[in-house]
Amino acid sequence: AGVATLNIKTTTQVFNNLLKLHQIEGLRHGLMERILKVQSDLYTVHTSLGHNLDSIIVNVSHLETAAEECLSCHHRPAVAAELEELQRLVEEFKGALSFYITASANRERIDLLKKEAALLGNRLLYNTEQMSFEAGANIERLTTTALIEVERARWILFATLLLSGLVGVLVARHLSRSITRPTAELVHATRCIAAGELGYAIETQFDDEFGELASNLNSMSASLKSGYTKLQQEIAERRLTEAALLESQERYALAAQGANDGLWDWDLRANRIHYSPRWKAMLGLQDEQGAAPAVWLERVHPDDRRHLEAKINAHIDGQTTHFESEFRILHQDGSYRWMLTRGLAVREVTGRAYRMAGSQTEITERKKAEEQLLHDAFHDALTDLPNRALFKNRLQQVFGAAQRNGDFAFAVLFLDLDRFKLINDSLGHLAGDQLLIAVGKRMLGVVRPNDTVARLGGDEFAILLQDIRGLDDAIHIAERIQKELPKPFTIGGHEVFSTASIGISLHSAGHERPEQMLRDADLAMYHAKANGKARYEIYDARMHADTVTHMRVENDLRRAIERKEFQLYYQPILSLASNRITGFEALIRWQHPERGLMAPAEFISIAEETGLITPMGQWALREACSKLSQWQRHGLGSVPLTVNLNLSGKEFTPALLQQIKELLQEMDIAPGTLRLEITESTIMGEPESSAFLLHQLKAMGIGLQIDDFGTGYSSLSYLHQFPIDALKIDRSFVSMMSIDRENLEIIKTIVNLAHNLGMDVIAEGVEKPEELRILKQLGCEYAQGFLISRPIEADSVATLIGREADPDNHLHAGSLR
Ligand SMILES: Nc1nc2c(ncn2[C@@H]2O[C@H](COP(=O)(O)O[C@H]3[C@@H](O)[C@H](n4cnc5c(=O)[nH]c(N)nc54)O[C@@H]3COP(=O)(O)O)[C@@H](O)[C@H]2O)c(=O)[nH]1
Repeated sequence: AGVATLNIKTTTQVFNNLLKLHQIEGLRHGLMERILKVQSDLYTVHTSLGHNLDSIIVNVSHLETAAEECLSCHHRPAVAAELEELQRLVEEFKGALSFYITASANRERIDLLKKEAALLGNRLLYNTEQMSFEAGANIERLTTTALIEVERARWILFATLLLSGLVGVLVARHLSRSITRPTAELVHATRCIAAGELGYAIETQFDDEFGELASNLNSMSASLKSGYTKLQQEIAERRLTEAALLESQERYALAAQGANDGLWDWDLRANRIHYSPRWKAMLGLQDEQGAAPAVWLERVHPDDRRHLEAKINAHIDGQTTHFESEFRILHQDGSYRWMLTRGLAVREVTGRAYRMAGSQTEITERKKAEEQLLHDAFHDALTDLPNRALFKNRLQQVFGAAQRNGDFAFAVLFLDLDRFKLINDSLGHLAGDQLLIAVGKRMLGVVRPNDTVARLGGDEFAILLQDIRGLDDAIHIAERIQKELPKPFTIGGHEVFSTASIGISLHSAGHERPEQMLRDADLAMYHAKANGKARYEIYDARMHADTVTHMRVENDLRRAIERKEFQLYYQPILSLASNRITGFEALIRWQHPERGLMAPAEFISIAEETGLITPMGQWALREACSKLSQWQRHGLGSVPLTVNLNLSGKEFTPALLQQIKELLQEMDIAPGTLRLEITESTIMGEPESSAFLLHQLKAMGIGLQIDDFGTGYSSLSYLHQFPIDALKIDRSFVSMMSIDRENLEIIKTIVNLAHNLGMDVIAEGVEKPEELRILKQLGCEYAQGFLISRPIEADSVATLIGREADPDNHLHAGSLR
């Protein structure tokens, strides 16, 4: 392009020179025309010669100027010299003409001058023509040169164009590769993305900025896709949530409708509450009635209002996550209804609650049921008296009062009805229940209103005497109870009498827990029972010591059974008709490793309480049978000896039948020689099952005797139904017989009764000859007591029987002791 430009510039310069040369040529032609004119004038002597001469001078002057201007066009210095010559010739021609014009009278001179001027003019013309000719040649040469330059420029331009085109193609190709393609791919990618093809990725690798752009676009596309996916998920979730919310709202509305709940919505800023029609209906209010909080709060029961308000305020203040309260509220009909209200506050970002809404459920029935349940939980179902739990609770409260006030005295009375089981079993459970109710009421009539009479279970009652002056007050109440209780109760048309054994425990510094007081009163009651019933005992520390002993005995008893520490002693039974020993009563003893030989009174009741009586009794039965069999095999006695064995109530079970059956099969015992002593209480406790067992035993050939007859509760109407062989008169009657006429009469009655029922009579505890004599007189068949012999070891039985058989050692009362 540069060369072409230079060429064009040169060519242009040539053309410019050519133009100037043409102008000079024009001037030359003008000059030549003037010269020719002057020549003609010269020969024609024309008056205008002078004027033409002036024109020639002007033309030469113009030519000179043009030539000067054209100096640069002529590269030949000769041209300039020619012009100078031409100028000189003009000057010379001008002088010659001047001489010609001014010549006078001399014709020759004028012709000479005329010729000289013509010659000069010709020479001038020639030179001018010559110059013109040279200029024409010059112009031709220059024109040729210019044309060549133009041609060259054309070629240069063509080459330039060709090169430019080639370069353009190459540049275009490069641009296509490095810009257009990636741009197109980018554009395509953006279109795809714009069209929704999120995640579209440019796979082509570019190493330049387009590569980075593509990578960024890919990342952008990927993140758009993941964002879109997430958005879609969120939208889906939101839709689900909205659907769930809608469903939940519908469900809630349905539930509220179904549950018959009222709704409320409290605008806390305006302090107005919208109550649903159901809410108002629940209180018997009309639909158009009020929207003020007072409609609600002022109706709440005075005892519940402060609590409700506190709960509302706590929730509004953000102290609770939700609001819930149960309260009574006034119905239009004047009654109070129990409501459960639940609610939730809506808060500003600052946490300030501006709205609270919730529901109201009527729970009156539930509350009643709860109250009933609560009542049932703390009251005895039969007597409606407080039960053990409530008693303990009240006792606990009183303990608290005593801790706060050192002068506060209180006591616990523990009552157990005497022989209640007998009444219950003989008159039936319904009668027993009525007796318990009646006893409860009677006790309530004895105590003060703030005292608590509770039924602890079975025939056990407890009374909490609060705020008493001391032990005397407690004793006074116990005595009043014992005075009132024996008064007859009319139960099912029968007159029933009841007494109670009472234990008293006065609160003392030693009592740390309420249970201790109850335990002590129970212990005292136990002692009252043991000491004869229908009485009261005041707890003292000794009783506790007895309990400890009791527990030790219990533990030792378990060991005694394993170690076989028991032994049977035998007390003779004398036939008053033959005055001979016909049998023995087997009496258990415990050879305690530390305490020595222990009497049954020290452990039988504990064995009964703990159930250890069963293994112990089984052992005694086997041992007694074994000895009896042995004695009979050895032919001791004039008649087959008999053995009496005591049975406690706990042993008197169907299992006994099986055991006796096996023993009789195992051992060779003469029929009717094994005799069982059962107390009246045991038989009368379960009269029907007792009758069954007694008949079964009788059928096996077992002799049956009622022990301690006269001390228990006998139903004479029942007595003849039992297959009893003999009645054993309790020693309490025998010992008093010779002193007290009344006891003698009792013995007479028992003897007559037994004989009337076809039974024998055995008198226990005969200690005096006088007693033996009277018993013989009364027709008593057998006697037993220290007068005849104390209980002896089994090994001594043979000796005793042997001595009795010795005619020289005649048996008389007391001789065997
Ligand atoms: N279930 C079982 N109970 C038994 C068994 N062994 C005895 N016992 C029961 O213990 C009670 C007391 O027996 P024990 O201490 O042996 O007293 C007996 C005699 O020693 C006593 N007795 C006899 N004669 C007199 C007397 O003249 N004076 C007097 N003060 N006491 C005397 O009486 C008891 C015998 O009485 P009883 O049984 O009513 O015939 C005892 O009563 C049984 O209940 C046993 O193995 N199993």
